[in-house]
Amino acid sequence: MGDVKTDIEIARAARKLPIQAIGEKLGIPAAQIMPYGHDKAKVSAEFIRSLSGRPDGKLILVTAINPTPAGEGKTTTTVGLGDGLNRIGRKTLICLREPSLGPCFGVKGGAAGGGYAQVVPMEDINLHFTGDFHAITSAHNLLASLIDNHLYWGNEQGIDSRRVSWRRVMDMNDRALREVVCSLGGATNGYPRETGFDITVASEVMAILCLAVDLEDLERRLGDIIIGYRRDRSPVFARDIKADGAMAVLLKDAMQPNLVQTLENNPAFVHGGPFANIAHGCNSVVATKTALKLADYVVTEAGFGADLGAEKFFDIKCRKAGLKPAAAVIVATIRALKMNGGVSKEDLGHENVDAVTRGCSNLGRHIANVRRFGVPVVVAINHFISDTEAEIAAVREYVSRLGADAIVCRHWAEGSAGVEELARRVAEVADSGQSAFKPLYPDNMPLMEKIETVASKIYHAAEVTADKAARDQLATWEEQGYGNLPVCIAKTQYSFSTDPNLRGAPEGHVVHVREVRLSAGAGFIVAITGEIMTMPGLPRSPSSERIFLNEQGYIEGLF
Ligand SMILES: Nc1ncnc2c1ncn2[C@@H]1O[C@H](COP(=O)(O)OP(=O)(O)O)[C@@H](O)[C@H]1O
Ligand SMILES: O=COP(=O)(O)O
Ligand SMILES: [Mg+2]
Repeated sequence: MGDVKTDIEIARAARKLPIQAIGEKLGIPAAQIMPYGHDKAKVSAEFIRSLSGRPDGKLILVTAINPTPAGEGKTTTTVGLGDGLNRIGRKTLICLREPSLGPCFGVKGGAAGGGYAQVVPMEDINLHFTGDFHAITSAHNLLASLIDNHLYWGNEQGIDSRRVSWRRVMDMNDRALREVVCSLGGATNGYPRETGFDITVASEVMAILCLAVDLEDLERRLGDIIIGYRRDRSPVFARDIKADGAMAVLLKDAMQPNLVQTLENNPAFVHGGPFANIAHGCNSVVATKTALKLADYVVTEAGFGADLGAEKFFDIKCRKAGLKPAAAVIVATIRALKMNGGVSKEDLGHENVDAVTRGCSNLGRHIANVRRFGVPVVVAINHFISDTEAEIAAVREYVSRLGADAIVCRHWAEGSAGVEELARRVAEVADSGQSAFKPLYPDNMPLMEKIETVASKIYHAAEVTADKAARDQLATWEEQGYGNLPVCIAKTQYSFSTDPNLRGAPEGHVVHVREVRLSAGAGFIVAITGEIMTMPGLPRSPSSERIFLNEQGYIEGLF
């Protein structure tokens, strides 16, 4: 492996074009982008508004099977497929999410792709980028500080200090902050109460930024945030304590999509970054809808496996934004298929055709699930050096029996030259008009039935259980007019069930909803299941231990 360059070495050797030249490829005048240095820029809201009358290109989703902890290459394949489509003459723009510092310094690493399928400058993108996540963190925590300040100065709104639902956030993994007591230290510090921190990518402000269509919609949604409840259980909104205006000011620039480029100088929007287990896991509506006006094909990704990111892309993002995907690519890797076939993480490097075949049950269910939304599927076998021909043949044979194509892709090792076949097939499917997209459930279905529909039809659960308090809370929200909202199920990314060790395609399991949260600003109900955390912890040996500045002052260890 010594001669295999690291992601950061490849990214640092990139021959980048000035960001203005990348904008010109999309027809964006230099005066309509705001550069952040030479290789990053934001696109102006004025230019975006000027696009409204144009026709849309075709939207392609990249999703995946249930992953290993390292991830199976959705972001990498989104970049590779975008480069591949541009290589065969299809004007394509990719839309990615911004990486969170949590996984970057924790376990997973960055989210700018990998190998020869990356967006650059990867260090900037994986670290502070254009400051959007810091802006989201500040806006979220401004609201938190205004709540405690409101309590301190007499609590005119009558907030029940035991029922403040709004927590604080930080864009880092820190289990020590999950549950805290604030305002200790005496009367001058306010009224002590229990609260805690979530990771910024789980913030409702992040979801709002990703679902708002413009600044006016952003501010309205911010005002709709429920910060807590009064003793009579009536909700208190962010606008009740006059927080929405200042929050919108903090988010004004973050609302504009970020423009960067791939290693092959193709344009990419990178904007917004919710996780797909604890949030809806899709990049922003503004970036996606703008991209559809600027390119013939738009390739975007949704987090984790299709049971999470794709379901939420379809049932939340596409439903709310009126998007109609033309095709979906399901990324499968031999290593993740083996893991779903029962092989432990330590043994994934050895050939095991039987385990691959067993693990194909996971892929088969994801294919059936995506088709349930009326979207045609192409399988991308994201090739790893350790894969064997026998293992690949087993996957292709399994998928062909389902009437789909499984195409071996080598974009990580070869860039666009390694993904032409996938690009041709995906373009053909997207152009075919086969897609007949429809969400999984109607708006007017009762909330608990929406949760049961996702759990039964996507996860193949036999039953959904929920405490009486959660059921009563859902009923109350329906009485208050929130019954038409979609649901966002927070679940482990490793299994169709809520047990991360139950791999493959489990049937008949029970999904227990332990808590429900109303994201009134984002416009969805979060149903938290199993032991999923909204503030992840760090592993015994975090990636941060291997990230440092070398003697030349360059960053080492980011991947
Ligand atoms: N074909 C491949 N061979 C080797 N490493 C890969 C390959 N595809 C992706 N990776 C690496 O795996 C990790 C996860 O890839 P990523 O695209 O971020 O996955 P996802 O978006 O599904 O989480 C990254 O470090 C990436 O560089
Ligand atoms: O929300 C998770 O995203 P990835 O699957 O890209 O890590
Ligand atoms: Mg990713």
